[in-house]
Order: sequence, then C-alpha cells, then structure tokens
Amino acid sequence: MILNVSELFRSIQGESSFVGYPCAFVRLAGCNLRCRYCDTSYAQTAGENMSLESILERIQNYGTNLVEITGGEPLLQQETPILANALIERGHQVLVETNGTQDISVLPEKVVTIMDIKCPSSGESHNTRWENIWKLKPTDEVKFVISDRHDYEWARGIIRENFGNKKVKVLISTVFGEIPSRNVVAWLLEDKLPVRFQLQIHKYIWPHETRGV
Ligand SMILES: C[S@@+](CC[C@H](N)C(=O)[O-])C[C@H]1O[C@@H](n2cnc3c(N)ncnc32)[C@H](O)[C@@H]1O
Ligand SMILES: Nc1nc2[nH]cc(C(=O)O)c2c(=O)[nH]1
Ligand code: SF4
Ligand SMILES: [Mg+2]
Repeated sequence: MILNVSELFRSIQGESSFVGYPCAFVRLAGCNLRCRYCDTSYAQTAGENMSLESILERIQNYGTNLVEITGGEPLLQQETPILANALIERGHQVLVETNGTQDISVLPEKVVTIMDIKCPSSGESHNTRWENIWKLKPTDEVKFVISDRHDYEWARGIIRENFGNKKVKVLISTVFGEIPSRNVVAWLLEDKLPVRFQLQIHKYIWPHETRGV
C-alpha cells in the first residue's frame, strides 16, 4: 500500500483542541483547492511515494501519542482511512485535518476530524460538501479561518444556523498576518459567539515560513 507524501515531521500541535501537545505529522501530497492564503502550497502537488509500513515506522520512531494526517488534502487519497486505522490500532490518537470538500464518513469512528469550512476570501467556499456537517461526531471540530469582516459575518451565519445546538467544537482562526486577532476577538465577544478562538502557535515559535514544524 502506497501513499503520496509531502513531508513527515514531529512538532507540537499548533492548532485545534490538541494545541501544545507533541504530535507527529503526516502531510499527504496533492490538493483539489487553491486557497488564496495557503501556507503549504508546496503540498498542493505530487510528493514522494511511500509504503504504509515505512510511514508507520517513521511515526513510531517519533514516539508521540498524537498523530495528525494533513496535507494537501488527505481525503483525496483512498488509502488515508487505512493509514488512520493502522495508527489507531497501534494506540495513537489520530487527527485528520480536511478542507471539507470530500466525504468525511470514510474515516474510522475513532478519528477526530477537523473540518475547515472555507470562508469566502479563500476563493474556495463554493466547493464545500455541506452534507459533511451532519456526519460530524461530538468529538470532531470545525474551523473557520477568517481574513476580514465579511468572512466573519459569513462564518457567524453558518455557526448560528448549524452549530447552535449541535455538540461539535467550533474553532475560529485568522489568516496569518492578514487581520489583527484583537479585532476578531472583539467581534466574537460582542456577538457572544460560543466558539474557541485560536492562533497557529507554531508560527509564533518558529519563523512563520518554516517548513516541517
Ligand atoms: C494546509 S491545510 C491542510 C489541510 C486541508 N487541506 C485544509 O485546508 O484544511 C491546514 C490548515 O491550515 C490553514 N491555513 C492555511 N494557510 C493558512 C494561513 N496563511 N493562515 C492561517 N491558516 C492557514 C488551512 O485553512 C487549514 O485549516
Ligand atoms: N505545528 C503544526 N501544527 C499544525 N496543526 C495543523 C497543521 C497543518 O498544517 O495542518 C499544523 C502544522 O503545519 N504545524
Ligand atoms: S485546502 Fe488546505 S492545502 Fe489545499 S490549498 Fe487550501 S489550505 Fe492549502
Ligand atoms: Mg500548517
């Protein structure tokens, strides 16, 4: 079994509810979107073919409990659920970060799916597969990455319409360097929006363009 990989690395989890924990990353190669602000455009195209066994061996050597499968878009590769399952069988807590355009129900039950709902300024929000919202588990997370007031109001509408009563974690983040965090935080507080604000902390620990962190 072969997967196409952009990079494997160990770092601390920089985002999500698992922020701050040691984490191994499997960044799969290839993406169907071209978000305007993408910070990993090097993973949008083909990477290196690796066997499942060699990926598992590298991850085991990293020695972390937490493993995140990201990309690129991880759900474009039909072997991704098998990789996730193999990691779960080895005792890992597995996160999958997806752009929300592919069917998330292919993933094993024990995976925490982190679904990005692309806001208008990404240029890609029309590609969202909206029926995924109903497939999210209470342990899953959705995230909105905001770059301006229009994105914020759009995200607020989706949140109020869909996540008011639904037990799924909602994260609000900012496009790095494009909008002051304090503006977004002020809007969230003013609107009493019950969401979790987050920054990509790895970009404050290392220079923001650094790969493999
Ligand atoms: C590189 S993507 C890979 C996973 C998947 N393709 C996706 O978009 O969710 C991981 C996360 O980084 C976020 N991201 C990409 N570029 C960013 C930037 N410049 N500032 C903040 N977040 C960014 C994406 O919105 C996404 O939530
Ligand atoms: N440290 C660190 N945490 C992350 N969490 C999600 C990431 C991603 O690119 O999907 C990421 C990343 O690239 N680095
Ligand atoms: S979906 Fe993710 S990897 Fe693809 S272009 Fe957008 S941010 Fe980058
Ligand atoms: Mg990243």
